[in-house]
Amino acid sequence: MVSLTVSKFLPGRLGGQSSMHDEIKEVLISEEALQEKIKDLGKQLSEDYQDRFPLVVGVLKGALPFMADLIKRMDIHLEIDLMAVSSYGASTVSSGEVKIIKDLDTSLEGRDVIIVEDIIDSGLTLSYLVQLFKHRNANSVKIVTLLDKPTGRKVDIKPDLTGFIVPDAFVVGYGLDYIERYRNLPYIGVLKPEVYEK
Ligand SMILES: O=P(O)(O)OC[C@H]1O[C@H](OP(=O)(O)OP(=O)(O)O)[C@H](O)[C@@H]1O
Ligand SMILES: Nc1nc2[nH]cnc2c(=O)[nH]1
Repeated sequence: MVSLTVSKFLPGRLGGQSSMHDEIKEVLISEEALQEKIKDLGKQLSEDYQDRFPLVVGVLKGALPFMADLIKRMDIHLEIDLMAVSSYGASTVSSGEVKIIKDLDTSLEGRDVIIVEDIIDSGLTLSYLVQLFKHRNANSVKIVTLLDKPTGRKVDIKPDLTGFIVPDAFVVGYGLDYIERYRNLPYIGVLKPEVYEK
């Protein structure tokens, strides 16, 4: 487990002349590999949901870049909505408690819902959302996740479509943050250990 001293990680502390990219130890999935995979996922979803007008629900904030790229690769009529939940706060370990920060605007009654996530780790966020959406009478609820970290699983939940399996490490980039930073990296990587010590 990584221990955090959030108070020392103040805005601008890592700013100045240093680049965000210098704080990355290793790139796990390149920008090109991400985009290639998203093209395939979009094609698959277009086939699976042809003539069904799905509601594509992005889970903020992490899923934002993935969702934006994925829907452009879906060649079907669809509707989008966004939900913001949080179970990590400023930690790298899930609190186990899922908080709704922003709810959907759309009724789920009879809808075919596609939940778009950046990562499934413990599975707590998605298992909460799937139950909630079924309770709201969705006709079907499917999960597409860019990343799956099966070693982190605390509840039994499997995505319907997965981009990449990632190892048991805290990953950042392409939506995934560490204390709200690094979401704008165009690739997925792991941070240098000294970043956690700042
Ligand atoms: O499978 P789990 O262990 O529940 O983890 C997955 C969730 O954790 C992250 O969200 P976070 O709560 O950090 O919010 P964020 O998307 O705003 O960063 C990520 O975006 C997923 O939603
Ligand atoms: N940034 C980030 N958020 C997560 N939420 C659950 N697992 C992870 C992870 O590996 N990285």
